[in-house]
Amino acid sequence: MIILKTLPLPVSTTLMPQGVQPLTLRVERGEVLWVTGPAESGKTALLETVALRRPVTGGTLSIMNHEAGPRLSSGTHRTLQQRISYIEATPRFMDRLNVADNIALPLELNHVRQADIQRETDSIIRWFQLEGYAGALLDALSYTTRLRVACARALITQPAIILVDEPALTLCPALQDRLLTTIRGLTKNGATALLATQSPTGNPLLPGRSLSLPQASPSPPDSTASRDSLTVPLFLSPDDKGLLP
Ligand SMILES: Nc1ncnc2c1ncn2[C@@H]1O[C@H](COP(=O)(O)OP(=O)(O)OP(=O)(O)O)[C@@H](O)[C@H]1O
Repeated sequence: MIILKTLPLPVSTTLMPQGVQPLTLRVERGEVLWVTGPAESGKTALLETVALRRPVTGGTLSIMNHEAGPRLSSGTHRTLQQRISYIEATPRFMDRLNVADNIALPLELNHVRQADIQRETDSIIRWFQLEGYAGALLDALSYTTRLRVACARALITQPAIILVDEPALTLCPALQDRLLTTIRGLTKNGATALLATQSPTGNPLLPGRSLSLPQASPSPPDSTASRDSLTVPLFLSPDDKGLLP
């Protein structure tokens, strides 16, 4: 369902001196893939690529049997994007619409019947405990509540591919449980989920395969970069120096 062949993904040069990792990967329908790795290892870049938000600059990417390269027509691009939901680290919304209308928007754009939109929106608002915010504007909400709205909006369409970046998985335990439970139900019906986290263990609520980034072997440790060679910031007191790695 998602197939990458030697697709170049950016990675920090502190992890791989060449600054790019060629990734080959196949994720089937109904599969859960935990994408793990340290900061700057390319987790978000992978999610954004599968979300079709980054150009494919080499190798190949196939999503639901469509080659997602430069020859992908805008019509197919739009159709694929309607089947892919991405819960990004900093979700964007239509600021002039309230919470309920933002959540309902993907169904509106898919021309779903009004009665069905109303029913599905009410149901997912209750599931993510957003009843008290339905009429609120997004810029009046906290970051965690905005993430809950983003989760509701992403899942209301029952997408075929669900991509989740780290904050929605770590900020709030109640949100995490409801999110993972919903994704587990969708994957049982054939959806594919990719979830990015720095934690190497995934989450027992949503068992799945792990992909550890970066993919090629990291650069050998620099023997000169020892604890003793770190320059201690002037604001640290002698007691604070125990905090240094
Ligand atoms: N378009 C781009 N062109 C070049 N380098 C990029 C591009 N996008 C990201 N990078 C670099 O690729 C590396 C990986 O970034 P990415 O955001 O994917 O990391 P991450 O694993 O999600 O990190 P974190 O856990 O900190 O969110 C970073 O060093 C980043 O600066």
